[in-house]
Amino acid sequence: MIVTIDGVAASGKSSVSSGVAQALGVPYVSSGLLYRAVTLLGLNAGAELADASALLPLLPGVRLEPLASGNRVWNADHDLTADLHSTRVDGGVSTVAALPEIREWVDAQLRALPAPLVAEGRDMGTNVFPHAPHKFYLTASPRVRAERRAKERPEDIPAIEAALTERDRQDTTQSAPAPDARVIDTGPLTLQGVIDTILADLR
Ligand SMILES: Nc1ncnc2c1ncn2[C@@H]1O[C@H](COP(=O)(O)OP(=O)(O)OP(=O)(O)O)[C@@H](O)[C@H]1O
Ligand SMILES: Nc1ccn([C@@H]2O[C@H](COP(=O)(O)O)[C@@H](O)[C@H]2O)c(=O)n1
Repeated sequence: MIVTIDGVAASGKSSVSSGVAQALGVPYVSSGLLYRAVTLLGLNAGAELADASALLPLLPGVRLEPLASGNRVWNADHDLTADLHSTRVDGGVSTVAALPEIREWVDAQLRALPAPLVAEGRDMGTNVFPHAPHKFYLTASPRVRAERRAKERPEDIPAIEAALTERDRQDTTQSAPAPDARVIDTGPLTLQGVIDTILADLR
């Protein structure tokens, strides 16, 4: 069984997916971490992020470890995970994610994983796992998302909100909900409330 949980930036996809996966006793996979890893490696190499030919040589060492408690991403034996949620990576990742060659590589990594699993991102329900039987799409207003994220980042709420809105805009192409996804506005719900809503639907 595959459960897909897509949604806009900072809508709670990773936290909710981890909670749902732990309740089901299966792993979850964060597709955004793979795009973030390529972005980090590209930035560290001084590569032009819009140039797929500069990024493709960086991919062979990248490996995702999908655990229910939290994913880790490795480049050979170096753990990249702690560096993937920086403002610097946030600022470049949508440019990398717009490259068809990088999307193909990410999709292949995900489809190679054994089911059952929970997959989260933007296009899990539409493109990567279109036949998944259970699909969800998380939303919340930009202000609510920025207020949540402000607890994890040094920037102030208006700056975070502006960056989230810009990332949503750049990600529009791959971010539409699947027609058969249940859309959940997480704004009025607690994190556990969202997890429980999904678990109730699955039962
Ligand atoms: N329903 C909720 N109520 C309160 N806080 C929440 C809720 N959902 C998520 N959060 C908090 O919002 C923050 C962002 O959540 P999370 O990182 O899971 O989002 P995301 O969609 O995976 O983000 P990104 O797209 O940037 O990877 C976290 O601090 C998380 O604990
Ligand atoms: N399926 C996906 C997942 C992610 N992206 C791109 O990666 C960025 C980071 O993802 P987060 O889930 O960590 O926010 C995101 O802004 C997208 O540019 C994607 O295109 N498709």
